Amino acid sequence: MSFFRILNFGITRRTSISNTHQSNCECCPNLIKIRPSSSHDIIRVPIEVVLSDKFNKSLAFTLEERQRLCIHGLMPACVRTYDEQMLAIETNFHSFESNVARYRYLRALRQGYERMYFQFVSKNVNVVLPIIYTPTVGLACTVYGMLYRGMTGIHITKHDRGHMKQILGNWPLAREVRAICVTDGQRILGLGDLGANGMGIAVGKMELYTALAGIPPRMCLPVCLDVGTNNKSLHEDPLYIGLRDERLQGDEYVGFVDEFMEAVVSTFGSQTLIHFEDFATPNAFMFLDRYQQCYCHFNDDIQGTAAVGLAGLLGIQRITKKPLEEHVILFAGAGSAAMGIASLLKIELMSRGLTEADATKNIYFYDQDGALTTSRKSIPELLCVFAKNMKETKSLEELVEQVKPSIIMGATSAPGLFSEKIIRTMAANHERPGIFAFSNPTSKSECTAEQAYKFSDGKAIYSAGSPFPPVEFNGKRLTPGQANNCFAFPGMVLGTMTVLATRMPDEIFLLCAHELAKFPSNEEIQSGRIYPLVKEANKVAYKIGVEAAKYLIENGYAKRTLEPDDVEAYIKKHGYKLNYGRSLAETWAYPKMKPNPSTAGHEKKQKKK
Ligand SMILES: O=C([O-])CC(=O)C(=O)O
Ligand SMILES: [Mg+2]
Repeated sequence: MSFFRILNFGITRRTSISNTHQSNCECCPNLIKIRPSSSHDIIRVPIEVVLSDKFNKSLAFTLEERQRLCIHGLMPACVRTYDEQMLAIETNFHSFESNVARYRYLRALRQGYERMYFQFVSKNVNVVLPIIYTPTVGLACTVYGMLYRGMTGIHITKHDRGHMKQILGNWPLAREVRAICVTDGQRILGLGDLGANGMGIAVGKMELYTALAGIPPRMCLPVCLDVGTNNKSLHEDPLYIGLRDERLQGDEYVGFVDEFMEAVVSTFGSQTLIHFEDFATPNAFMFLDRYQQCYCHFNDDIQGTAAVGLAGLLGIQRITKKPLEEHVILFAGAGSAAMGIASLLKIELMSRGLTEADATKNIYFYDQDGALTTSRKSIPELLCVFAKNMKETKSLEELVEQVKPSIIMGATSAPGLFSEKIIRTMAANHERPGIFAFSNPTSKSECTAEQAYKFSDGKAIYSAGSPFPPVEFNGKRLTPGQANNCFAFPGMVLGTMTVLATRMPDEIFLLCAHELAKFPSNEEIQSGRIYPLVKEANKVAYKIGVEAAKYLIENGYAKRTLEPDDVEAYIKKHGYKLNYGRSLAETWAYPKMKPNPSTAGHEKKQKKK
């Protein structure tokens, strides 16, 4: 079969259509619009391209396009407008009874009709995010093998050592890739080791790059490093999609990730942004440190969550009118999120002139071994400054009574950890206690919105990683904030990619926290909501993107020559266009993709040894 669909369907046949359908024809009123001019020559576009996920407009192809692209007759007569297409998708979406079924429907939509998919997501962020992102994506990852329906990114297994560059080059849009979200699936949300099923998270994160920050999907490549899984039930699951081996460990594992990083740079260029997601905590910190000087990378669970956590704390400062340094803050959990937030908080307090000792004196930690005290045998280096010389306790309730925190931040994946007693004690000690339940998905929250409001008599300033609906309490409608890194990473990557930054310095996460904290109006802050609404996530990403880009330019991290004043215009011009824009016919007339300049003579790799 010929690759090109070169049918003899030019002037002659078109003219005959026009001839048989007169201007008063009632059966196909659209046909009369076809004018016999040279602009209506057929376009020799491979049918695979016309009907590919990137270009397929389905019933939105106009009659003229259908004829010129030789797809006339392959679909019914109706030509749908944008609104009609959205209505059709919305109707389908809401017809499903379960969220996993909605997820499955959206996967199919993305795979068949990419632009329509992003139109729908962007228009319905509020209802769609809980499906393609937390909490449903978590559930979907647990049954990812069953839901699997084709290529969504690159899978690299431990057997691919020595060939990773070649594998990355197999990606059909390899020349376009500018950002990667990579996971090894070891700590998927609060659900633990899901192995190769973790790909669902990388896909979901990158969809927010496009839906919230306007980054074209062709620039985004989700990657799963399949280094095995220690989750025995996956080994036995007949539908599991990954290797049924124990995880690689030690030097072998680190060498594997090193090769991956080198292969990314040599395939896509040195300014490729590499987003680490859902690695187990010690590995997450180890890679963040290991690649610090060599790659443009960040860890979303540490740095993205830190920015969002600090923004929430700044919001509490606005409500309580008490500076953060006077709050007593208790972290429950000592994983990526908690350590990331505490470290950024320390930087924030030290930027206010406090010494490290003063900045950390009111910050407490509690984990599975109890309160973090100086008498503990082995303490991770980052946590040493937070250990307190105090009585040991294994009970969080006892610790809350003892240190009287005004803010508690949970990132434990231990649902229900914030008991009634804890919330009541905090409310008895403070006018407006801050309660953060960061753990995802919803089933892992340390307490629900309803519990926080009920047990605190409506005083709690409550936020959670996953979405909770508003709660009616004593005739008042209380709206929880969503303390999720989706308010940070889309903007951060937008700024970084816009200027082709060489690195992502800590300062931009601080900047991000301050920008995010400005979003809630005074009225919203007074109502107890310290984060914007999810439907505003687009605006948030744009603002953070612009400010981050300016910072990176002004501080010498930008490779692209761009003036700070031109950043907004650049972002607007190059963002992903949700409307169909130029027709495929026009697009096809200018199909030449520029080669990736960075791959032409990419920098010498300088992996830290
Ligand atoms: O994905 C999310 O919703 C937040 C996140 O990074 C995590 O919980 O690991
Ligand atoms: Mg994560």
